[in-house]
Amino acid sequence: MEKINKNILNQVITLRNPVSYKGNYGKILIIAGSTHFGGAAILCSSAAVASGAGLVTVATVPEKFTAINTRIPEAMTIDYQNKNDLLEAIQNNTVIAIGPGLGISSVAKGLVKVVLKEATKNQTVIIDASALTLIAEEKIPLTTNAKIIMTPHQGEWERLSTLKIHEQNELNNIDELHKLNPKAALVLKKHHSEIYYQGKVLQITAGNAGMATGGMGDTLTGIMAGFIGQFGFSIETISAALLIHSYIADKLNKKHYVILPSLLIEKLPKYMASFSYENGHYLS
Ligand SMILES: NC(=O)C1=CN([C@@H]2O[C@H](COP(=O)(O)OP(=O)(O)OC[C@H]3O[C@@H](n4cnc5c(N)ncnc54)[C@H](O)[C@@H]3O)[C@@H](O)[C@H]2O)[C@@H](O)CC1
Ligand SMILES: Nc1ncnc2c1ncn2[C@@H]1O[C@H](COP(=O)(O)OP(=O)(O)O)[C@@H](O)[C@H]1O
Ligand SMILES: [Mg+2]
Repeated sequence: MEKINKNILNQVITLRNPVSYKGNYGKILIIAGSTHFGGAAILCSSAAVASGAGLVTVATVPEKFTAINTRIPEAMTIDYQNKNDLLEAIQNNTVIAIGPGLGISSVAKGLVKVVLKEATKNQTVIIDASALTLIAEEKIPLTTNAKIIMTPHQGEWERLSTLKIHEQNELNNIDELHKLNPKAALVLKKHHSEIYYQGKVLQITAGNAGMATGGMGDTLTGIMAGFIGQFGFSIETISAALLIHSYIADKLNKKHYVILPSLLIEKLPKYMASFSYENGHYLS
């Protein structure tokens, strides 16, 4: 299993072209949150904004609009139960992240199905948390025209793959991913998370137990969306998003026993600047 080197951050995080605007840095739709899980939508969308996404729209329940608008004034909000607004947002965004805090209601199930059906080949769908649980438990076929990134923790991967945690080794994971969707990328979250994509298996060696706190995965999903929106879909971009999350957490862990996801999010622009200056180039 190949280790992901810190150089990937210099490689992927380029300087911004001076002649550019928000439209160059990705339009992200985050379908997240429900009555009891508003925080997941806030963390995921603030991570997308802080990692540089050009425009972020959060599709959620209207009761969470005020909280989201107050915490993240950069993001827009729509009601995911308004079919016209949702379909328009699916069409207008380049990256769609679905699942953090969504819950497993019949409304949530309908949202997962609509996204898989409507997303097109030029879009990326990031599937996390409740959306993964729904796909597993409701046996929703993982078929879509879009590129797919799944980000399960080991419990979610157990539901999806039917592999018990002790059976989740490299060969079994490759086999099960192939059965689910051979074109999808799998980010298996754990201590030293792994990426499976088109026969390649990569692993980070960063990350610490201070990250074992609610909302840390929702944060990764937002970073993943922000990175794919700006730097394009590739295994390198996926690797850089996964690594920067744990890299910042390791820096913070020197002085913080537990890493608050909102603190990690606050640090993203500063660390991204340092890697982009080391890179010194911008994408033309
Ligand atoms: N502030 C918020 O609004 C939060 C909302 N959350 C949302 O809550 C919903 C349920 O997600 P949860 O993940 O909490 O619950 P789940 O029930 O989906 O997963 C937890 C289960 O997986 C098992 N497991 C095995 N390996 C694991 C690993 N490496 N990491 C985590 N669990 C592992 C646990 O033992 C447990 O049985 C999701 O929609 C999620 O996004 C959580 O992210 C927590 C914070
Ligand atoms: N002990 C640990 N070592 C390294 N990384 C960890 C550890 N515990 C948690 N993490 C990381 O924190 C994140 C937790 O994700 P997840 O369980 O989905 O959180 P949530 O759903 O609460 O947001 C993952 O990226 C995981 O790799
Ligand atoms: Mg999670």
